[in-house]
Amino acid sequence: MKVAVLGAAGGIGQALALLLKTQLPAGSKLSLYDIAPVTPGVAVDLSHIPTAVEVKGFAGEDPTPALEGADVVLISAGVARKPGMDRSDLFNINAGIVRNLVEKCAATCPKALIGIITNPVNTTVAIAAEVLKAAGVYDKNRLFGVTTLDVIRSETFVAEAKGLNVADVKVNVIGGHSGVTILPLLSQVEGVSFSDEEVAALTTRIQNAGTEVVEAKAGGGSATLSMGQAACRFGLSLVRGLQGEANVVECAYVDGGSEHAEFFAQPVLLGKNGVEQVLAYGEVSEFEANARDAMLDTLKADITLGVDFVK
Ligand SMILES: NC(=O)C1=CN([C@@H]2O[C@H](COP(=O)(O)OP(=O)(O)OC[C@H]3O[C@@H](n4cnc5c(N)ncnc54)[C@H](O)[C@@H]3O)[C@@H](O)[C@H]2O)C=CC1
Ligand SMILES: O=C([O-])CC(=O)C(=O)O
Repeated sequence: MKVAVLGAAGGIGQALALLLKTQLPAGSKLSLYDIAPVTPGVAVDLSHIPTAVEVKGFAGEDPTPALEGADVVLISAGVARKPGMDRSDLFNINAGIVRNLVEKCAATCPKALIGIITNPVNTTVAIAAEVLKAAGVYDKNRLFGVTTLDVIRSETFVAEAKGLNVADVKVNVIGGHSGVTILPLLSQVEGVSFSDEEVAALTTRIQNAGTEVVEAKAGGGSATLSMGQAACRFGLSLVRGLQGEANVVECAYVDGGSEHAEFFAQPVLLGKNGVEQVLAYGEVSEFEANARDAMLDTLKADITLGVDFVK
């Protein structure tokens, strides 16, 4: 199994690469690419960790050597937010970066599962889909927006608020990955009940958690370590699905035939071809149904922006 990380010298990329080096199955290959010249050095550094995962690093303008034979490609290349910015403010720079990198994926590893981390995810995934369509290699089951950070944040905050063991808390998060499009389904969390005030406060905190980190880092970037962990969890789940493991389920932002929008985050069953099945997200409360319906104009506009960028 070969996993490529694009943007591997960055804050997320380095954390993710470290976690993958220590957690990918024995015999896996880890391929690191970034425009930053330090990238081969990041790979040499990681290669001294005694695990049976082979690491190679590539820098420069062309990601092709890093992508050859890749089964999974995780993309975190691009710029991150500073205080006062919205994720959509990253569009001008990151849209072109994602387009160019996905063009290379289409040419070099068209069957790879591609996970997009680069923001604004609601839009960059639509860009990736259009690029793959234009290249004639689009398979909706192989493209994912990585929204796992919203899931792990929700699980952490719920466990904290209710004094639970976080390992026992499971939260599905649906919609997209910015502001009101992030919708944790707190009504479905087993074994706890929330007051209306608690639901409103927790939902707002989860929706603003990225901003919480951006402000705390005070100009030094956005979430990198928690995102590294989230992307590692998601990447390992993709690998487990590819290897034929049963019952591997993650929430992800996919082109899954949702009645709500062309791309929508919800639980998906992963398998040998990426998405095996898009799962129903189940019953929601009135608060959640209203929040879901209220987000759709924003989500659809984010998607259209991406489609129009490529067309
Ligand atoms: N999906 C999610 O939940 C999250 C997404 N993000 C997003 O992830 C992205 C990366 O964030 P960080 O790692 O903190 O940023 P960073 O600035 O630390 O790293 C980005 C890396 O991308 C590289 N890069 C830029 N252009 C490139 C290109 N054309 N090809 C290859 N590499 C290129 C840079 O050299 C840098 O090493 C941002 O867009 C950020 O908003 C961040 C947190 C959560
Ligand atoms: O907020 C940001 O810019 C980074 C991000 O997507 C997150 O932390 O959820």
